[in-house]
Amino acid sequence: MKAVAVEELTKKFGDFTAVDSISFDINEGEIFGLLGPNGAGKTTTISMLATMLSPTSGKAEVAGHDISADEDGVRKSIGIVFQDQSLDEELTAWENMDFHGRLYRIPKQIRAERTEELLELVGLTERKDDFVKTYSGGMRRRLEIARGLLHRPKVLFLDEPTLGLDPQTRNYLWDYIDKLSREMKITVILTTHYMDEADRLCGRIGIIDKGQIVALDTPENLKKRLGGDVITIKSPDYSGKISGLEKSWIENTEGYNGFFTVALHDAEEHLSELIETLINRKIKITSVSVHKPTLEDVFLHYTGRTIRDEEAGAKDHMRMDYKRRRH
Ligand SMILES: Nc1ncnc2c1ncn2[C@@H]1O[C@H](COP(=O)(O)OP(=O)(O)OP(=O)(O)O)[C@@H](O)[C@H]1O
Repeated sequence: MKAVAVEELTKKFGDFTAVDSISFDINEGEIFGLLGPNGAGKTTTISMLATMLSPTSGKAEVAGHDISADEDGVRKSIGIVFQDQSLDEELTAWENMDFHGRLYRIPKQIRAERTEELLELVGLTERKDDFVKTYSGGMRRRLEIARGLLHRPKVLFLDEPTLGLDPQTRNYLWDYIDKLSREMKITVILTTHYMDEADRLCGRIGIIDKGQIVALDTPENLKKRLGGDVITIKSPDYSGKISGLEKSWIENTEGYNGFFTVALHDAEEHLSELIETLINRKIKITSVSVHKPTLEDVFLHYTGRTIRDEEAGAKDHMRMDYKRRRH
């Protein structure tokens, strides 16, 4: 059985199609990432899978339960960590867990055992009797994840799990997510707009753009598909296509604000010819770098856009506020 099976799932808001007939499967125990720019349809997709939004058409099963015909079955099988900050600040971590366990009618003894085990898993045992209001952002997120696992879900949904956290805390959180997927054999489906997060954590990634899945594979295969090397050229003159770059050895070129990239098989062999061509076209070159394709290059290739982490970082607070208000 697949942990998640999605078939032509569609969500329209009025005339606007936010999710456009997407189909994909997720295997049991997999960490699957939905990667996409703002507004691509990531949150809408997982909201439908978590039965928080009903689809306009298409179907999906989560842990063998139909999201439209068996909402209860789905809800019992999933854990959800969305950006809604639903912890009670005036309670301790332990009390937050206990309260959640009661909602799911988990017997007292089992509740206590699992709370102990999960707080240990996310590294909060020592702080379990402190009020949540004294916790840092990363600790809160870890507690939310522990809480989402209390009723032993088969599938865990994480909506931008490290949004707004500093790099070190994000690294810690990745370790925890990795560990719980291995130790608890849980299927994780997460959304992110961080390339490094998707690359580091996910077994497979679906790149979603304008409501459609434009590529789906392992991070390694996605990168391999782009060819051997990528040359990135920074140029203040660059705008749009550059003529004269229609060479047989160039596999693909992409451009964005002041940069363009050239994907090719052997950068060493062709670099000087490329530079010469640009100089002949009187294009100013500020810097040149040669590297193996990154997920950033893959993303640019499929969406025509780039997400630089610093840009994303600057937008995080706005986006978090927006998301909190929405959910
Ligand atoms: N309730 C709603 N009513 C109308 N439009 C909506 C609603 N929810 C989402 N949308 C629109 O659907 C599109 C997809 O939104 P969604 O939140 O799924 O994107 P996302 O990929 O999660 O983006 P982000 O990373 O910015 O959260 C956006 O254009 C958004 O404005």
